[in-house]
Amino acid sequence: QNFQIQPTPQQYVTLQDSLEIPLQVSLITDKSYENLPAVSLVENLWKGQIKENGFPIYLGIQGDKLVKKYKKNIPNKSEGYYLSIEKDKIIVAGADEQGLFYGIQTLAQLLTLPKLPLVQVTDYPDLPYRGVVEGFYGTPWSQDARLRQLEFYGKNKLNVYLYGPKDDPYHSTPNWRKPYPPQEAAQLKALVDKAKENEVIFYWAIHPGQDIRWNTEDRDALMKKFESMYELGVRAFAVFFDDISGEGTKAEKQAELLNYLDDNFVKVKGDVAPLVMCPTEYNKSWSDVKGGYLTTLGDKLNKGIQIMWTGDRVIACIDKPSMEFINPLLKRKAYIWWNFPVSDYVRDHLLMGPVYGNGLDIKDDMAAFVSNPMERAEASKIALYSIADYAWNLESYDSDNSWKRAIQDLMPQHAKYLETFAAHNSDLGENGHGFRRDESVALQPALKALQESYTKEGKIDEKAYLEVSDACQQIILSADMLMASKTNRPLIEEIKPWLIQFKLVGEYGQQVLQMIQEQATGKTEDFKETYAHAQALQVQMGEVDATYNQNPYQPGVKSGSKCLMPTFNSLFEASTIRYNQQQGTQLDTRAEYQPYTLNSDVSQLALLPVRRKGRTGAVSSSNEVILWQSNGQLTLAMDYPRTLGNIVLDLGTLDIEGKFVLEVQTADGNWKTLELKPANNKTLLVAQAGSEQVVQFRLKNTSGTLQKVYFKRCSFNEL
Ligand SMILES: CC(=O)N[C@H]1c2[nH]c(C(=O)Nc3ccccc3)c[n+]2[C@H](CO)[C@@H](O)[C@@H]1O
Repeated sequence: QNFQIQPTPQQYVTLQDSLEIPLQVSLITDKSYENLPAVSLVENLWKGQIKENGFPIYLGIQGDKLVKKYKKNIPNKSEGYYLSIEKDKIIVAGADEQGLFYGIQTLAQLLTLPKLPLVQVTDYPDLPYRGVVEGFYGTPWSQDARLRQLEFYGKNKLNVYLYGPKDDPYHSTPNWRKPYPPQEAAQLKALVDKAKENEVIFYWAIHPGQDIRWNTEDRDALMKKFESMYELGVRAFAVFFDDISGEGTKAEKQAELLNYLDDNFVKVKGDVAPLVMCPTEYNKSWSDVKGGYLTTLGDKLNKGIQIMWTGDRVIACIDKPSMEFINPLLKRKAYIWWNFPVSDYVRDHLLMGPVYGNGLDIKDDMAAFVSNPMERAEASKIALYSIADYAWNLESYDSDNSWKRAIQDLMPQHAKYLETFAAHNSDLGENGHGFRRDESVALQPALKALQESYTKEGKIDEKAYLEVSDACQQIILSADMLMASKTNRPLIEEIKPWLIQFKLVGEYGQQVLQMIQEQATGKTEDFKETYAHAQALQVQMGEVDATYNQNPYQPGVKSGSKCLMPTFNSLFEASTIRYNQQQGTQLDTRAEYQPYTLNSDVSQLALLPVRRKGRTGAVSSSNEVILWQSNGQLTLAMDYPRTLGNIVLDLGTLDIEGKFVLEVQTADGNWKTLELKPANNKTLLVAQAGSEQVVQFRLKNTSGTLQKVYFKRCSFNEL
């Protein structure tokens, strides 16, 4: 059988036989289980078909008379279960109620088969806590997205959801002391209820450290906030001290507060899970062991309190050495906060690739493994599916197999298209954390062979050419089919900008392949049109990048950025260079679409690069004093008329009156002078470009003499 239970069970015996799926079942269980999530789940599986004389399903928990004869089969492990599907009955016996629930989740998966296989599953999780910390910067997940997430966690045997979105003002500074307004409170209560239905522990996290005062007033304010969350049904709490500065970073004070909460709230309530805290030094690269922060927490924090850890760096895979470093300091197993697939520091990329790189030999070293996901909830499910697989059964984890199953689970009817998309949208691009992922893995050899054979020798590696050509066709097909998909619309709506870009990448690849073919075979007339078509696609990709996902950090939409686009751009440039050499032409060989062109007769400015980020353009600053001759000018030309907002200059002085003039040329060809106004008390000057479309703007030295200025900033934005 190639069917695989998710997550991969510890023990799974198939008896090479099956039975027709029973149309009606009778549940034989202890009466007191009526409201258990497990029983509700079974009732949902056979909606309205639960009858006295139905096919018998025995449901029990270790210790029940009902399952006494299976005592030896039930794993003596928290959340463990024994599932036996036999010709005349089904037994689901849990080590506890969570295990019973998971046994039925496994049964639910087997019910998707045409026939029920006769199996015996003995299963339990390696890690006691497995799940998600919604702990990213950016737009918090929506209520609907969270409800779908909680159901997904139930299906995939994840049992933790920590609510801690950085940009929820009631989670963090300034309003952590305030109760949620009624609407938000009601939504949180609905999440707590949904979590219960799916045997997920709903942790509400607070992030008070940036402005907490170490006094009884703030301590009581925090207790009061916890109390208000308790009244909403929350039975698990966390305190995050990450990314803060100042007073709040003191380990002794943090420990004192957490122990107070533990002694006076958790232990007093009696039905609240052990506290979880995220330390300020939450990764090795930031820790100062000699400074004693971590050992203070390890020594002073009550033993039951869990301490989070992101690994050797903020963004890092977790391995044995990482755990051997931190656990002795904390005097407990670290509670892993894995910063993947979070993308709040690479917001123009989607991280849809396989989950790999974490140790398979560390199940006894971690208290928990929770993932910090992307702002795009549905898209995160590819990674979360595999994280569930990994955290349940580390030693059996197979990254690629799990990734493929995740995709199949997310879009069964379009799995091959989603796999094509995910394969080429997995790397982060260059980023401050230096964390990278593989991308376009299967196509890399062909891309490399094609690029090397052509750029070095002007020859075409036919086999590689055909493989890349087929891949481009598959990219275009996949993008179209996914955009038109009738299933999983929430996912499609999340990734649509990247699907639009992905299709353009495929079309651009096709044109570039045609360019190298035409150049290599001397089809000069065709080349010019193909070149123009490739450029047109570069413009479109640039427009998509400047239109969608315009956030203040990493605006835009990158697709195929690690392998596809660098190869296609390299081939574009190489074929254009070869064509120019052949034909004596001077076609622009730049592949990266750049709508802004700098010209200047001031020698120190003439070669400054111009970059575009989203809808903002900027000339790179210069660190030297600029000798700006009289009448010297710097011009920024647009590829076509564009409406500009502000033009911002910093020449190191506000004293430009009678020395420099800023002018814009509008689409009708007329020039007009703009008024430059100081923007702060330093040297920033701002001018409004006006509502008319601009063809170019220029900054000119009209003083009649040489001016010595700095060139710290020249930026502008498109409206
Ligand atoms: C524990 C943790 O990772 N905290 C935050 C966090 N902090 C950082 C930092 O890099 N923080 C930082 C860097 C430099 C200086 C201060 C703080 C990254 N992340 C995550 C990924 O961006 C982010 O999602 C998360 O909320």
